[in-house]
Amino acid sequence: MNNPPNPHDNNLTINININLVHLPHLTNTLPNLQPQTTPLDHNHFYHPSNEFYLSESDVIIRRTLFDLSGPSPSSHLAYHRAGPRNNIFYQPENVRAAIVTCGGLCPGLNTVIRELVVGLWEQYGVREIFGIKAGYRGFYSGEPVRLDVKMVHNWHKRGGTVLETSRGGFDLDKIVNAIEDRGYNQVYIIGGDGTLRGAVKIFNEIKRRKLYVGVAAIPKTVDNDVGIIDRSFGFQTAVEKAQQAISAAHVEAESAPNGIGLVKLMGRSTGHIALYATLSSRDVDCCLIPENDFYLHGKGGLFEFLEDRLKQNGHAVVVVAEGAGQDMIPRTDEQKQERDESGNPVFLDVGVWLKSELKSWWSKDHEGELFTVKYIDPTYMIRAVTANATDNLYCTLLAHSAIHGVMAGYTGFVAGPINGNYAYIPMEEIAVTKNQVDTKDHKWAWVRSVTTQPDFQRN
Ligand SMILES: Nc1ncnc2c1ncn2[C@@H]1O[C@H](COP(=O)(O)OP(=O)(O)O)[C@@H](O)[C@H]1O
Ligand SMILES: O=P(O)(O)OC[C@H]1O[C@](O)(COP(=O)(O)O)[C@@H](O)[C@@H]1O
Ligand SMILES: [Mg+2]
Repeated sequence: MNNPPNPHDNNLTINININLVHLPHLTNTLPNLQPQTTPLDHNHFYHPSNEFYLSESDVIIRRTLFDLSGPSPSSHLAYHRAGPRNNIFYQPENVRAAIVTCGGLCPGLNTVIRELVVGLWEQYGVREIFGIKAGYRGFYSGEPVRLDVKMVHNWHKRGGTVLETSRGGFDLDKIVNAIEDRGYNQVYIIGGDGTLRGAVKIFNEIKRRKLYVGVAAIPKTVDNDVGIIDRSFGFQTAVEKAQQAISAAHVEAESAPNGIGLVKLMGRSTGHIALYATLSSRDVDCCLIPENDFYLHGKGGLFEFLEDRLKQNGHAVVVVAEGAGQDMIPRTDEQKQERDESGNPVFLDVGVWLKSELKSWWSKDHEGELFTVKYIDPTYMIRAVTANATDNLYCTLLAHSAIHGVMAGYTGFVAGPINGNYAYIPMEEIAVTKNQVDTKDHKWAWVRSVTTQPDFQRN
């Protein structure tokens, strides 16, 4: 047991054993590859100082919070820091890079594509850069688009993805055959959890075939459901956009006797958008997320709470994440089996269901009293927008981090921020992690206290 620390002692010592997470490198399968000096040394606009380059010994420790009175953990996970290396494993004139976007839209996709092109072109002098159209299937089912700096110059000002995206169409052999046949030696994959699971398979197959191909992924998910990284790009923009829907719901609710404003926000299996939108809006009376089951009727249920709120304030605003309450919505056996092309379960509209439940509850118990539910579903409006300034900058740093890593010979990794600094995380590790709302932490407690909503724990 450690002795409890003296709170007045500001000179405490802790020992940290580092467990450096292995980052795959091209030389693991191609031991004869020789390093080259980076062209960044000869950049016209800046002269790299010694500190400019990072090396294998620059790391980020994942855990930053400690209880000094507790037992010291035996070791701490650390990841390689993202950034330029002074040795690279490509000759820029021989690089053929491919960029693909997969899965749903997310603000900032075009910025990432743009910055991959601009970074490869301007910093490393790469001239052969190709956009793969319409997601994974585009590798084998169409012609790539040649990209250059002129072409992409204003893409960061556009929502969506100029390369187009799709779900499904993952055929490992066809994809890796296409990578081989077209001579791509760098592959940049932008996508969410499903895409990352596919990217791991591509990376492993490339390794099995001992191909000279670096694979990097840039995590994309408007739901913010990818683990390890601080947050995903576009998430902040989506939360900001969600404010407009919540404000409108509030205005509608306030302007009617017994008015309920109901807003459905994205979040397939995590309620981050709903939670952050609730905390930043303060117009919300109840926030329903997939991580916290809820019920409608009886003591401690949603309707009892809303009844009180309507009595007190005359109106209420409910925000519901799309994945919340799915178990309660009646569905046919066929609907239970429904999947999208990527294998994700297809949800029923919780907002439509809740609106109808609200109406029947009211009409049963409050005959003759006026009541209105205004349901706003801004689903695609919060993701089909241009990234805000913070997300645009974030996308730029992600893209450049990915390029530096691939150029340095790292492969099978994801670039992402950990505790505010950019790191390289093995794809295999990130593909199996999930970022869910922790209903035991302070943020959720804060939602409960600003809304005073029930905890929905039947007791
Ligand atoms: N387990 C998996 N193995 C291989 N590919 C997958 C896997 N899950 C999803 N994919 C592919 O990844 C792409 C995007 O997946 P999807 O779930 O739609 O979006 P996201 O990546 O945003 O989660 C699709 O082309 C899909 O076929
Ligand atoms: O209608 P689509 O395009 O399939 O997208 C809906 C889904 O996409 C998302 O925005 C994000 O999902 P992905 O990150 O898996 O693409 C979810 O919130 C939503 O359920
Ligand atoms: Mg997904």
